Amino acid sequence: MRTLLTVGAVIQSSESWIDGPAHIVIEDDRIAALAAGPYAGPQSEFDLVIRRPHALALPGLINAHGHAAMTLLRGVGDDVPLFTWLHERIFPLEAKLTGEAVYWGTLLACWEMIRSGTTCFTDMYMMMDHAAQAAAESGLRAVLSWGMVGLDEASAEAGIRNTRRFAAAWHKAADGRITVTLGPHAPYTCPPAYLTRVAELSAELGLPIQIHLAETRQEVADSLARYGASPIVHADRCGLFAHPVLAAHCVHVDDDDIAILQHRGVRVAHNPQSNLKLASGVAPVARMRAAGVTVGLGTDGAASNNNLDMFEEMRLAATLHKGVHEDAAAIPAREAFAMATELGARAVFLPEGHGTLAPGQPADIVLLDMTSPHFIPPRDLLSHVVYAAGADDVTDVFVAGRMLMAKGEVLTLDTERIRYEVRRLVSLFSGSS
Ligand SMILES: CSC[C@H]1O[C@@H](n2cnc3c(O)ncnc32)[C@H](O)[C@@H]1O
Ligand SMILES: [Zn+2]
Repeated sequence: MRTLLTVGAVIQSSESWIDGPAHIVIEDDRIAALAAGPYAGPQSEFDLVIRRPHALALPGLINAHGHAAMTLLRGVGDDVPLFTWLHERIFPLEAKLTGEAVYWGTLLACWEMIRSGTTCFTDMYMMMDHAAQAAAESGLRAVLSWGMVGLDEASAEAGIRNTRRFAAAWHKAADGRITVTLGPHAPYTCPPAYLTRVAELSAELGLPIQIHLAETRQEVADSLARYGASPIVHADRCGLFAHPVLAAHCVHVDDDDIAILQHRGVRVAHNPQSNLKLASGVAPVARMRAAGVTVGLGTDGAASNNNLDMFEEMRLAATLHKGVHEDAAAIPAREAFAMATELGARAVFLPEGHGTLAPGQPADIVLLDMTSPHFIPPRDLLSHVVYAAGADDVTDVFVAGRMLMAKGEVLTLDTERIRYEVRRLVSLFSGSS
């Protein structure tokens, strides 16, 4: 299928853009051509011609860390720290979740992410066949892990068994939009020998790993007391970093930890809003980036944010570290934009070039309406995207060349059915709606 998309401007990557009218030729799932000015040839050769003269095209945003079906738990456990939140508020409700709930909760997350310009997300949760089915139906790109907890024999074996089966069923499914990674939850729920088994499984299946690491001071203190090592050093000693790893958070890491992350090629997902809301702290992203660590951006789940808005994460990434370091040059707009696009793509193990708009790259494209007052004057469009724009500016979304949203209407989901089913399910397992 050949689509011609004409727009008012394009941000191709954090380093290249077209400040005026341009055209994008999409052939099936890829960008075939992208250039300034109108398309010179006959428009009759296209199956679909989409004209958005006041739109800014940019690469789809990549949510590098989350738990999609936690949309069902939005508002649960506000204003308490991580361990209280997890053990007293979240885990008891998660024990009541069903596959059906994970399906509809994930669809709700997909709706929210499409609406706000996310084209690829990661997920680490339970009953993941239902999450994968929802992701496939939504049309989004997804990097999915079956969450693994190894605190007892039954749970540990189930995590290995479920991961094997899930990888066989879903890796490269949905025309390759879905990929699978291993999902050991965290060092405090996965004993050392289990983390080593996960590392061995990663080697056997040829699949990367995503894990929560060094999120709180308490986690680090406990790791030092129990293993005589920081969570980063401990994960390395267990063999995890001999394989591709995406580490979520890395809030409390020292320079030795950062050197290990860089040397081992560990990717990091920075979740500024979740880290602030759970009072975990602020990750030393400027130091990690200066050391050459690949850092993407994530929202974490909707119960520790409480939305899935990557524009907010970009704005936080570009301002929070300036304030913490009292350095206006810390995490400049281009860096924050790269973290939400091309660096995010690298962080979640997508092929080189994903997260940019260029011929040959996947047609994962988001359009923003530039008629809003906060786009005026059109001085520096990337600056406006990071410091002024928001999810409400998103009008159209393409993933792999397919329109998922057109002029604000989501095309792949029955949003009213999602609204109804989520209300029904939430009333069942939490007695509220
Ligand atoms: C084993 S499935 C994933 C598991 O992770 C929990 N979770 C959600 N957010 C966080 C976070 O920020 N740190 C640690 N664990 C988190 C989620 O509730 C699931 O139980
Ligand atoms: Zn998380």
